[in-house]
Amino acid sequence: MDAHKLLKSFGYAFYGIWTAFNEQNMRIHMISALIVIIAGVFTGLTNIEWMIIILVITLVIGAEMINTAIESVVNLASPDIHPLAKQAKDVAAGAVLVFALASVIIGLLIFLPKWF
Ligand SMILES: Nc1ncnc2c1ncn2[C@@H]1O[C@H](COP(=O)(O)OP(=O)(O)OP(=O)(O)O)[C@@H](O)[C@H]1O
Repeated sequence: MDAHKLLKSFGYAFYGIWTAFNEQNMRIHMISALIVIIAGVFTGLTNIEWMIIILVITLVIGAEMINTAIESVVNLASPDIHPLAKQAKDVAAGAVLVFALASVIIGLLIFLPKWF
């Protein structure tokens, strides 16, 4: 295995994370995640509950990153208005929404019984 190549690949991946985190939507996900983590610390969660919260947060962030990548490719391939470009962007954004809605439901299922 070429260690130098492997290191470079990690570098590109970390740069990808940095690039995605500069997107406005990603900032909203990060702030939401921070609020949930702080609420979790104060509420007191079990290990399993923390694992679910971490999984859900990373799924939403990962989905948002794939959405950003799709947006970039669509902008490159179709700078002009095209129904397929619209479909690709809307479906990718919809996928993030599906993950985000599921994460809200999971969060409520974990937190509400502890609060009330
Ligand atoms: N090339 C295109 N052809 C047709 N519709 C498009 C195209 N680009 C964008 N759209 C429509 O506009 C919506 C918003 O697009 P996009 O996410 O690129 O804009 P934005 O939110 O202003 O971008 P950004 O997230 O980079 O600020 C898309 O979901 C899609 O419905």
